[in-house]
Amino acid sequence: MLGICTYSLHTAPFISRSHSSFLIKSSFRNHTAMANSSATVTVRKAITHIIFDMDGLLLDTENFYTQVQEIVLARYNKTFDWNLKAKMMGKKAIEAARVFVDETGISDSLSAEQFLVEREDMLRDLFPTSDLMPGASWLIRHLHAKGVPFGLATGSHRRHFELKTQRHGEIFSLMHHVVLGDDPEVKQGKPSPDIFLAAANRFEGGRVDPSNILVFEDAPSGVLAAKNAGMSVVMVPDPRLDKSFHDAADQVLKSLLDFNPSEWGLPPFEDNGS
Ligand SMILES: O=P(O)(O)OC[C@H](O)CO
Ligand SMILES: [Mg+2]
Repeated sequence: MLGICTYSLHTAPFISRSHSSFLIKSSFRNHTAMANSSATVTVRKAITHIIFDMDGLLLDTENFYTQVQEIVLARYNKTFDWNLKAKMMGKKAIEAARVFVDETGISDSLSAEQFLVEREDMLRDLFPTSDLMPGASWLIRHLHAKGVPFGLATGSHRRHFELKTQRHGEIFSLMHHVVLGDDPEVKQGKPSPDIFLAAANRFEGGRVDPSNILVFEDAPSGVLAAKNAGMSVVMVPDPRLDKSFHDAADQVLKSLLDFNPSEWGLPPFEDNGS
């Protein structure tokens, strides 16, 4: 792992996998010469590749799950809370469904499989209305313009992925690859590292060392999955999530709009916002 150092924003290069250590040191030397004319930034880690989560991170879809789960629980005179939400989010559908019926004590009346069937009609109507989260388009377009490779790793299965992204085809088409929750290589959902390791293996040129990958996540299970895969994680949590879940992340941001690529050795945003 590279140590933290400071370098000039104006000399920040896009760091290639094989030369990351050298370029960081080189930039550090340049910083001394340019200290008077340039802002400085602390480099946390030399990142070459990005993996994005989807629900609650790029797409504002977590509220749909919450709405539907509240409706189902109301039938049993129970309420849905963020303690339960934290245990479900990011997981594969069937895994989250088992948590839902077990934790709420309704499993004798409603199986996990029945719950998935019950909520499906509601979700099918809601998902096509999904909006992008603030900063999602901006960050993806920036990384694409600068040639930084990035992919997607979502617990969503294929059918839901298609519904959620149908209004955002252009943005999602910029992903180098997409790994879904029903992918054969994803034996277990987050917090298992399966999905992030599968995503790391599918970049152009083959497997990318997890230590060079930065994951963006909103869910506690997703942050743990990325750490279990040996990757760095920026967490962009819902403000209602208990702050104790922030501890596992390398960086916590209120919004993708607050991300500073230079802190991770990535090409900086330019003055025009690109
Ligand atoms: O957060 P994601 O993209 O892994 O999606 C997981 C579930 O579909 C929703 O929590
Ligand atoms: Mg998520």
